[in-house]
Amino acid sequence: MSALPILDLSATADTNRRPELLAQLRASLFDIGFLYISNHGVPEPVISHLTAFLPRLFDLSEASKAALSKLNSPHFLGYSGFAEETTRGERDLREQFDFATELPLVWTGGDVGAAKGGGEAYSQLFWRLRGPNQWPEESELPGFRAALTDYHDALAALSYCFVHLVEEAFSIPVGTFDNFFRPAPQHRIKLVKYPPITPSITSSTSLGVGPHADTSGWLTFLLQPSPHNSLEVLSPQTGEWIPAPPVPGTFVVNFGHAFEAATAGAVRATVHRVRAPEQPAEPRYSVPFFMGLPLGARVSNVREWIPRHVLEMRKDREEPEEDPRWEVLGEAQLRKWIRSHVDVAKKWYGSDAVAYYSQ
Ligand SMILES: O=C(O)CCC(=O)C(=O)O
Ligand SMILES: [Fe+2]
Repeated sequence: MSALPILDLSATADTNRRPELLAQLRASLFDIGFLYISNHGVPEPVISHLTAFLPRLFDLSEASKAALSKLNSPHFLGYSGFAEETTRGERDLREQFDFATELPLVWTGGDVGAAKGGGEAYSQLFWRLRGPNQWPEESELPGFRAALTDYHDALAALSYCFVHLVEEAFSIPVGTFDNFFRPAPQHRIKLVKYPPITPSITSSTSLGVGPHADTSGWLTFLLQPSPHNSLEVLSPQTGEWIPAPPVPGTFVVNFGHAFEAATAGAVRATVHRVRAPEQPAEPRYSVPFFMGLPLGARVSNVREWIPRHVLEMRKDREEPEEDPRWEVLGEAQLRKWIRSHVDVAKKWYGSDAVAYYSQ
């Protein structure tokens, strides 16, 4: 495969074209695990209102950005400066703001490994991931919060519709997974800037973000508003990097680790990376939306709802290795955040938690 499939979602409303769309979706799910969707129904102004803010958001003063630092947030929400985040131990050449569904703190206390014993609702440490955003001052960026909230709501709605389509492609009743998303999980949105690499950036990589599979959610919906051909997807079949260039009017969709684990590897969490732009290019901006997960759910429970014929799709593949410590979805999420932002983790979760989740 040299190009990723583009699924035209307008076919969902057309009984003649719908079966072909579902066949295309099945092929994309079980083959590459990465696809584009067009005619997705998110209104263009919802997208352009948000993207128009991106340069101004990143041009906020250093003091304003520092006031929003992730270091203030046990929920790993807020700003992280250039190359402060790591992927597999390498610094990523990007700067970013993390936002999430606006939800209050629910965590009621707990300790490392508390999830193993079950415990009362919301006492496990991973519930501390859920909590409120850090918003820029409205006077500094008037309208930004409303634009991001509209975008969040539209993408959340799209993600639920898309999961219904996946259920149809799996031939299971539409709405099967709805139970797992009640009460509504916290979805996450990253606003990312990849500045062009200058000679003053001395780094062992030239990657905006290193090779990784997504661990932040159930599914990812990526908006590429800049023209750069920077995103690449590792073909599971050939081991080659397939370009995933921006295609106007589309989102790129891919699947997180939890989805791969729940389908026992039938749908892959495909590895991808982003090349940093080279001078004299303009900065690249991107906006991944990570559809949230019910933090208390267990992979094995979700798997009970996946039909045998889907699980059997994996038969010619190596099953992903599963560590029982990360079987609770919230534990796997906490591990991901602790590993990518060790400084935030040490401050809020302490060295023992960092040691436990870094293994
Ligand atoms: O910026 C992009 O195009 C992709 C970013 C990404 O893969 C991620 O944040 O997980
Ligand atoms: Fe990613």
